[in-house]
Amino acid sequence: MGPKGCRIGSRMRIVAVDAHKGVAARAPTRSTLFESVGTSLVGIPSSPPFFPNTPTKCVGVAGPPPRVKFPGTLERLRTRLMSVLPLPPPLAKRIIPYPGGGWLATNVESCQTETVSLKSPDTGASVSGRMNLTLDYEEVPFDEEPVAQVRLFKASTSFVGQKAPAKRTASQVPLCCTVPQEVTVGNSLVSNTSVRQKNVRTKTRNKTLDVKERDEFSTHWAYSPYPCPPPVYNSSPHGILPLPPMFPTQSLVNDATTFRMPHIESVGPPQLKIYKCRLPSALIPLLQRLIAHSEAFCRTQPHGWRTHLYTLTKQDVALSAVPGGLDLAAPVTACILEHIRVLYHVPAIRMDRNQPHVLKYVSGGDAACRGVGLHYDRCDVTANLLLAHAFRGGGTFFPAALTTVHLQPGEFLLHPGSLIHQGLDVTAGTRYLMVMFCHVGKAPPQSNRKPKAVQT
Ligand SMILES: O=C(O)CCC(=O)C(=O)O
Ligand SMILES: [Fe+2]
Repeated sequence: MGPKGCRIGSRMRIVAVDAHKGVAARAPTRSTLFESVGTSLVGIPSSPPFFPNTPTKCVGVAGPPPRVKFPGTLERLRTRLMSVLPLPPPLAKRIIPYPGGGWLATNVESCQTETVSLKSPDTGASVSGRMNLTLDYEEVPFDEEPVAQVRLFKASTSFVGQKAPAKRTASQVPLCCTVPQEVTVGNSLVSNTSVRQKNVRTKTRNKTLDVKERDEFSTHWAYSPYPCPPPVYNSSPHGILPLPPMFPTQSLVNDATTFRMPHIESVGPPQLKIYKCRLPSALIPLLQRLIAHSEAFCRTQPHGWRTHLYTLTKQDVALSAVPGGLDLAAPVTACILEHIRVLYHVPAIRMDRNQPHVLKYVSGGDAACRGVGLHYDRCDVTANLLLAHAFRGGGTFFPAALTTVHLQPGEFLLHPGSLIHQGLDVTAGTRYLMVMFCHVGKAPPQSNRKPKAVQT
């Protein structure tokens, strides 16, 4: 298979990787981080204006033909995807059963490996070599698409190495397939299918492409990097998320710094994934207006800032309740979401209900209005944006990092929601934060997930 990279329509890109060079022949103009081959299966769409020049990163070894396709059932596709997704070491070493017979992936060393052994449980025959998984997908803005962020058009494997048996036996399971139902694949890949007709021609910007190229299925996917089920809802709060073994944090930070973001600082040990970032200066004037709108709205409320939105913090208001609040915050929100997508390496991120909300701490009075005790947030990633600096004290303390993060207006803090933290007391003045509880790659729970206090 020759290398190619082309674009279909306004939002879709097909990326194929060359076996020998391991790079895309033509770097797409818009940014997509794309990795395959047992490292990570993730595309990071990145939209202007924040990240206009992000290079495409393609990692993979497709190898020369023969390209072995495995058309078959969804379950088989699922198994195949799992075999190349980053798996925790014990799982990676295990033979993964292949429902209905067929090949087993037996040697997925780690998320870095590109070498797999395939073994037929029926015949005992095995082959080993390098496998590549190619995904063609479309980025779907989350506003338009209630469930999925990435529409997957094609998944195919190519296999290089010891020659695969020439004759297809019953145990050689085809993989290219239609995906007939909603599924969860490995790390919370969720699909929502719309099967495309073969041979239908689709319009592209400059030319017409045969849909045959897309293969037989078209699926909406959402991707979560966390092991399934997501740890945030079922783990005791150890303070550290089991981090997805994807890109090295530092290089991401460097990339981000170089290409797109005004300022990013990794706080504490990088594996904690705490980041201090800064909004583009053009957005800073919005912050005072957010405060003014929130204050004006709360003045009209019988209990003022006491909206009972959350149990731990006492003075907060959902921007959705503030007239014009969401619209006002929209560019800020978009920028923060984009940072999260890049820094946590997730293609899709959603806010929980009632997000963003504005949080107000005041000195004096009720302790619950001055700060918030040790707790974790029941979301995947939390963002705290400081709206103004007219206070003393405050800051967000992370025991795992032994650090308190202090922000300037326009700076925002990102951290895994499950990381234990504390909002230190304000000792003078008023501290306003805009807070976003975010979920990765899936629809947020319909309930309002409230931060959970921990024993001290
Ligand atoms: O006050 C802070 O710095 C943190 C706020 C917080 O953790 C929260 O609202 O969940
Ligand atoms: Fe929190």
